Amino acid sequence: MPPVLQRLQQATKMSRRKILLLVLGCSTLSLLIHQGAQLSWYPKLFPLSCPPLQDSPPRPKHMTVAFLKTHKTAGTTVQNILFRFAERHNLTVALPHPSCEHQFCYPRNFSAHFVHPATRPPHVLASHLRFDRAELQRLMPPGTVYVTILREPAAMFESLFSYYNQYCPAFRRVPNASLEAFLRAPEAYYRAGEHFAMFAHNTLAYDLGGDNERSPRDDAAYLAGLIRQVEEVFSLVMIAEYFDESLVLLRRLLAWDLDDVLYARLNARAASSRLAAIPAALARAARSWNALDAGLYDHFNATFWRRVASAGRACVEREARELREARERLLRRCFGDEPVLRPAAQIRTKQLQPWQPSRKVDIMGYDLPSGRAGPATEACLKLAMPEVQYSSYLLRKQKRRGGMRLRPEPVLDNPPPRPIRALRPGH
Ligand SMILES: Nc1ncnc2c1ncn2[C@@H]1O[C@H](COP(=O)(O)OS(=O)(=O)O)[C@@H](OP(=O)(O)O)[C@H]1O
Repeated sequence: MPPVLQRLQQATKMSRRKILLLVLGCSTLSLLIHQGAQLSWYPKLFPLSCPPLQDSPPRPKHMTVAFLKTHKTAGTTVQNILFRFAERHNLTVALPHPSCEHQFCYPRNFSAHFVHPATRPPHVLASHLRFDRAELQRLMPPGTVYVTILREPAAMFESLFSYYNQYCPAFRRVPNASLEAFLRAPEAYYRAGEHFAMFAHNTLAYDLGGDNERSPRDDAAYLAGLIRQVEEVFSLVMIAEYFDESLVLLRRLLAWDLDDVLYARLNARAASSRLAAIPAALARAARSWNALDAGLYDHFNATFWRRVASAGRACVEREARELREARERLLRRCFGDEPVLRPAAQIRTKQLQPWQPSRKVDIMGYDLPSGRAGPATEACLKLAMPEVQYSSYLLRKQKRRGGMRLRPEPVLDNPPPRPIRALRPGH
């Protein structure tokens, strides 16, 4: 071939390679830009560590979920995940009628009548209630996935004792609000059937619709029957102590993305309002007094780990680690480089101030950095919004939607906080 033609052929090859490289570069850039947009608030976590089960085609996200929010088990954090998912996917959330407050008239047995008509038919339900299978099935669409969460009974009881100390007569009777004194002789303070007695005895069993006065020591068949009923209805029983692993199982069950279950820890007591550690003797006494709850927890803790094993322990742990990392990134973006939980008195954004059960117990929350506004702030606000404010906000929003009013519901009823000016001396 003449040298001129050879050079021409080489030049054509070169430019083909350049074009190919250019196309490759452009596609990578566009992918990165797309990912960058996704990363703005809910980081997309690719690749997911756990491959889908073999032979199972990709499933669409499951949209109908009933979460039984048991007491003092990290339920508010799960509820917040579900509320945000529902908002992002334009789903209807069942909410209590205002006469029931923000719970479905707990401690009464759940009735579909407690649900505000503007929030029916719902896709998602996540507010406190006492479980009643028939009534929930009357309300929720067929195919609804039922999930709940349990917590180790001694830790849960310590939390209940502190949180409901001023509400539950059995706790109010105890001198010096001493958990130890109560557990030394619970019968001396407890009266079955009185107002809010369920917070002082087998609260998990009560929330699940069971009889909290039964003892597995006298009646082992009762516990076995209750476990069977729970297993018949609930597709997943999460465990508060393994919260991230629980969320991995939840998102796999519902075919959700891992970023659908990012969260901020809600409703936590300040270190000054809790026991740093529960002494072993106290834990034994708490489990013995709440033997039905202890039986439920032990059973479902074991089944939880069997579920983890069948999903692949290593892959669940890897996903849980990815979740923790993404969560830390999100918290830093929302609440500053050092996102700290702070007592309500130090939270200036009204919508983020958690309800305080008494002056003796500090419930912590997050606050937005000063002077923020816009859609990103709204996402952060929802991430840390306590149950009472979020429930009222969603009810207002859904009532307006029912009335076909199109103006979006303002999320902030007070403007974002301004930077605190240095106080003048004497103020
Ligand atoms: N992510 C996560 N992991 C583990 N534990 C968590 C989590 N989020 C909340 N919590 C703890 O759950 C307790 C509050 O539970 P609830 O929100 O269910 O309480 S309530 O019944 O709605 O009042 C409360 O426990 P105590 O602090 O011991 O009271 C919270 O600290």
